[in-house]
Amino acid sequence: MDLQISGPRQQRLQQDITITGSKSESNRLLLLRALYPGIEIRNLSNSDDARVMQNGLASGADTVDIHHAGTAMRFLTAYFASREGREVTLTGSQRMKERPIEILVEALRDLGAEIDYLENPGCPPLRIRGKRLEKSEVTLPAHVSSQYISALLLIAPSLPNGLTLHLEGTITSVPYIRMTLGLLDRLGVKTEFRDQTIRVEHAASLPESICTVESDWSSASYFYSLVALSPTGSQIGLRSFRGDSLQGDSVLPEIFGQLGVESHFEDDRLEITRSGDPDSDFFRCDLIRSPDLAQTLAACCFGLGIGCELTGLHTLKIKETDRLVALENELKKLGAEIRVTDKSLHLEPSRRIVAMQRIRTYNDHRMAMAFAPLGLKTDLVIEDAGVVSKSYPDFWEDLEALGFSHLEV
Ligand SMILES: O=C(O)C1=C[C@@H](OP(=O)(O)O)[C@@H](O)[C@H](O)C1
Ligand SMILES: C=C(OP(=O)(O)O)C(=O)O
Repeated sequence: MDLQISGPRQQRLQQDITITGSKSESNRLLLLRALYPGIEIRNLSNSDDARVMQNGLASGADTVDIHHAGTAMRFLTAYFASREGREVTLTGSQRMKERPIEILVEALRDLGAEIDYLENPGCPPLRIRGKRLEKSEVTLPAHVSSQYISALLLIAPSLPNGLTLHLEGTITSVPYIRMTLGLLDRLGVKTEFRDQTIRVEHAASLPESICTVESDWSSASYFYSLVALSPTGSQIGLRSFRGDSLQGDSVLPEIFGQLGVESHFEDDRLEITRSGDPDSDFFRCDLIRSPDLAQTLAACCFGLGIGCELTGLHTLKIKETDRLVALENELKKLGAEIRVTDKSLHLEPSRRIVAMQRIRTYNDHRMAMAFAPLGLKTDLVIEDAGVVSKSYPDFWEDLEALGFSHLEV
């Protein structure tokens, strides 16, 4: 489904939107609930990624297919590897078969797991024979993906001796590790993260609890971009968010404060308002802690006509697509002067936008959602627009509520 989208022009936005639960929190809690059934989850994400995670955990089948879901792939690898007596083939989309998983597989093997590669070494699909993992200490590189670390931390309390992780190198996407530990803490598991070492104690059982998933801050980023690109005074209310978020992308108020958007909390309602222009015509940001915001920010800066230098982007090459190349290709179509390296992106300030371009999305939900706000500036076609369901199935309906039209073409 390709959509021609057109946003309201010269018109203030005024709308309340309820965003689905965070897919990152949801997939962690789903795994923890499989290990400790007394956990009740509220505001679970309605995303494809949470659905495949739920199905994967519930399935007794020989093969589990997690499609495009990186967290499901990594978390279920650790889960199945530690389920004694269970044998399963874990597979995914064509792209998933190119996304590396060797660091996690090696760490699990060091702990005693039995895992084989079925196609290309270092990548899914995997054949996993579940074992009781009695070792409790392992060292792994931490610069490639935090998901390997979260996967190990999530099964850690269920291991007979708990787990100590020694992390090597610069730790990437740290807030996601803190989210994992934060959820474990909330459920009553003892954890400690000091320097490059994380310790999680064994928990034979956990008290019954109700966990409410906060809505997804990465999804909120598209509304920040929309407000930044609309006339002064535009305002969107977003639910259900909290000031003490576990999500690293809750840094949005700080980041978009520099781009003319003010944020204000009223209980669980986050109100964002375009209060003025960006602080400067060149925006700099290191996104090593928030890699999922890169596409939103690059497209938003382009729409604002300001330049930007985004750094800390080395993980973007192994996500749903090579996001650096995808951004370069698609922003260039719109007239941007942009350069990328394998870990950074540089955009020159420019007020020119080439109209009616077809934006490819590369099986990447964030390409579709990051470019959509540019519909406030020009008509454009978003190809394969259904990709948004990976994290935010209601995205196009929510955009319609803001006055956007989208026509299937
Ligand atoms: O743990 C998580 O829920 C995630 C961690 C991040 O991945 P990396 O650690 O691979 O950067 C992030 O990009 C992804 O969307 C979700
Ligand atoms: C990178 C992402 O997801 P995952 O790695 O879980 O597929 C994302 O949602 O931006």
